[in-house]
Amino acid sequence: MPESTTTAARRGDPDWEALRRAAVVAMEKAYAPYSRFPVGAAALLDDGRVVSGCNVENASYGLTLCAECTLVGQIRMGGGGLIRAFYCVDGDGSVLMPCGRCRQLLYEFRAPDMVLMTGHGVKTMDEVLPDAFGPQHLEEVRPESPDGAGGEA
Ligand SMILES: O=c1ccn([C@H]2C[C@H](O)[C@@H](CO)O2)c(=O)[nH]1
Ligand SMILES: [Zn+2]
Repeated sequence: MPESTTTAARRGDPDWEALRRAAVVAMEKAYAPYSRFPVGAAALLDDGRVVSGCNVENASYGLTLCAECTLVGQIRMGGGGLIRAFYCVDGDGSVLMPCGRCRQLLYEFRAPDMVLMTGHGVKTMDEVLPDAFGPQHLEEVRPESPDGAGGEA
């Protein structure tokens, strides 16, 4: 058993059904008139809170925000935090994999034992985004850690 799974088990398995329901509620708020492909995402944070997001499209199609983008905004607006568990659904309520860009967005805010529900069961962040680029690859030391709310004037 990989170390990340061991840690997750010690902290108690996430309530996947509650996360799925939160993702469905978020999906129902999607603004997807162009693709007609609503998406909802929900995340359990390390402090036990659940945050969610939906996709928000734009007449300039390429400006579309994926559900994960608005979810990350919610994490920050709620005071920060790290993701322990993640669940994303499409309009049918079926589990959906985050796109590549969103895997990178989520990686920034991962708890060390973060897991994601996928069509092939529960996976670790490293399994869905191996050899990820992250703050560790930047030369400069980052001014704040991603689990805080920031607070600079
Ligand atoms: O990870 C993903 C992948 C796609 N979408 C949205 C973007 C677009 O609005 C619609 C179709 O691509 O699905 C997300 O919200 N998250
Ligand atoms: Zn995406």
